[in-house]
Amino acid sequence: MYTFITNPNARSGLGLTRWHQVEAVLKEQKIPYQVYFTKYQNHATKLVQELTSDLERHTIIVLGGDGTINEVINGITSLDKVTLGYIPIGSSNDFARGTGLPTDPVKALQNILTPSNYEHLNIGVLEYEQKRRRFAVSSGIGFDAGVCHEVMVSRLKILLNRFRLGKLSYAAVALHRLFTLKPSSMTVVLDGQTHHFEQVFFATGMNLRYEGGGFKFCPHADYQDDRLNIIVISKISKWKVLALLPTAFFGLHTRFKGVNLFTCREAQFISPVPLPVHADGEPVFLKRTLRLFCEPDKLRLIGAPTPKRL
Ligand SMILES: Nc1ncnc2c1ncn2[C@@H]1O[C@H](COP(=O)(O)OP(=O)(O)OP(=O)(O)O)[C@@H](O)[C@H]1O
Repeated sequence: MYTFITNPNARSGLGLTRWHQVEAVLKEQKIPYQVYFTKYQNHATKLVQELTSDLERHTIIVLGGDGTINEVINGITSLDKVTLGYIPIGSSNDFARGTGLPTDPVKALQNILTPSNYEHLNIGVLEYEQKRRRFAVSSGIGFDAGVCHEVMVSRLKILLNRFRLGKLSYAAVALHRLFTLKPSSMTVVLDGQTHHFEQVFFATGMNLRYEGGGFKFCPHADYQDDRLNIIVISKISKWKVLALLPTAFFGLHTRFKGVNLFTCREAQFISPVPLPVHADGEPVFLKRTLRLFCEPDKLRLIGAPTPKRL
């Protein structure tokens, strides 16, 4: 039995339209399923907590954006008891892009119903002030998180989503924030080794390669290697950041001075001032200190027919 967690409101209502398409196929093929529609923020987490608290095996299919994926993985009681399928609807699509899953809903559904490949996906953990939150794509502090915070409260994404241009909202907000930002110093501890950086724009731990709607910030991130890939952008002029951002869509930003890349099992970001934090693009308010690492258990993902992991 498939359990669908559907965000009808993903991409300004496209979620519900896509669900009707998916449901028609399920009914036609007489596939047993149940569906839960999310009604408010963090509802997906609550639904999945209730569903998986029996510690039985479940196949959960998410129909929504990266935010819904994040809420769902945060509700899973035991990661190794769940098989996850994904039908992307959102505007960012970094989870689908990073795992190579089909972005077309009908193709994504076919891939789920006739799976040819399962992958074991690392799940990241963000720890702050004795609280924990899981992430599938990335979690970071500074400029990138500030963009997520502002996109969330701005009406721009809703407006642009109507024209299927939701991705542009990140670019527009990023531009605005870039010129109001005051980069500060940061201490980054990676597997016990301390690095000090001046004028940091952001520091991010990535499980997948892309974030922010297609920025390939860590081109070598591998979601099965039990490690996080870290990017720290520091000591670089704002104009250079502006030039660098478009190149990041192709992973070519790594050639710029001031782009620092690492791989580690555990990272700590320590900032002298509170900065915005995000987990999979979902705001986690302002924090000074974060610890990032991977869950010991992996999540079984109904993967792309031809995985794009390496
Ligand atoms: N019925 C609902 N009405 C309004 N918001 C909802 C509803 N259900 C879930 N949400 C919230 O919508 C937010 C965004 O959802 P989701 O990620 O699925 O879509 P998106 O924002 O269009 O895509 P992306 O995150 O890829 O940009 C989540 O934070 C979730 O809490």
